[in-house]
Amino acid sequence: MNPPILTARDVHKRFNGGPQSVEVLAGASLQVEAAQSLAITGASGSGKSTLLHVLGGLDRADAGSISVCGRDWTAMSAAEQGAWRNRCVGFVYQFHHLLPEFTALDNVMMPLRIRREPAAAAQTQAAEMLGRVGLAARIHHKPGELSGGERQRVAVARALVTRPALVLADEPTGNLDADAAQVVFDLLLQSARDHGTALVLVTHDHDLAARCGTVLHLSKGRLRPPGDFA
Ligand SMILES: Nc1ncnc2c1ncn2[C@@H]1O[C@H](COP(=O)(O)OP(=O)(O)OP(=O)(O)O)[C@@H](O)[C@H]1O
Repeated sequence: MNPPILTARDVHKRFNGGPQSVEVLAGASLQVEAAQSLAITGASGSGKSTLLHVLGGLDRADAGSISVCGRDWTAMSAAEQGAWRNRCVGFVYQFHHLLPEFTALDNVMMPLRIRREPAAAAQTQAAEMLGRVGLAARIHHKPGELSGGERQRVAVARALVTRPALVLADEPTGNLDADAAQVVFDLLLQSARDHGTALVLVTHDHDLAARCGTVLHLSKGRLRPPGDFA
């Protein structure tokens, strides 16, 4: 059995900011091992993005425990969380969140530079990763000069370039056509297979979800196997 990379137990999260208090997560639990791919499905507004943010330490749970690579987010200071995220976690966002004024190469180098890797080494690794996602001929293009599918592949390269133990992907193919979605999805699954990356991805697409090793459905704040309406 592979070691667990991500363990979440009985996670609760409520938003009190708006006109009504919303309990989004009400005892969500999951475990993902190295090389395992987990798809999370759920209706719009069911809390999928909230769950990914909490799992990645971008937002705090109100209760429950979440450990990534053996460390619990709640036991870390904000600075330690930032360093741990950079070391262990890669994010792919629904709308790529690339920096528009930087080239594809600069965007992919960014997490390596945050790790204080020398510029030349970071550049080599970023260029290699962009080659792997099929963008060797586009490394000096800025996001505005790339297609939607190409931008999302840059975002995947940026998430994978540090070889993170865990990749969290929020609708990584949500704004792509079917062919581009397959390419991006294949890249993520291949990384899980080849490098032992634990992959958690949110998708509305049940065909894509079915290609993951495990599928869980988020409903009423909890994660259940699909079709389990308990
Ligand atoms: N900062 C916030 N303050 C108050 N309520 C919030 C906040 N963020 C999210 N919510 C509410 O929490 C619920 C879950 O939102 P979330 O974005 O996690 O859902 P989702 O399943 O990812 O939705 P979608 O599939 O539409 O992207 C929604 O009802 C939303 O209105």
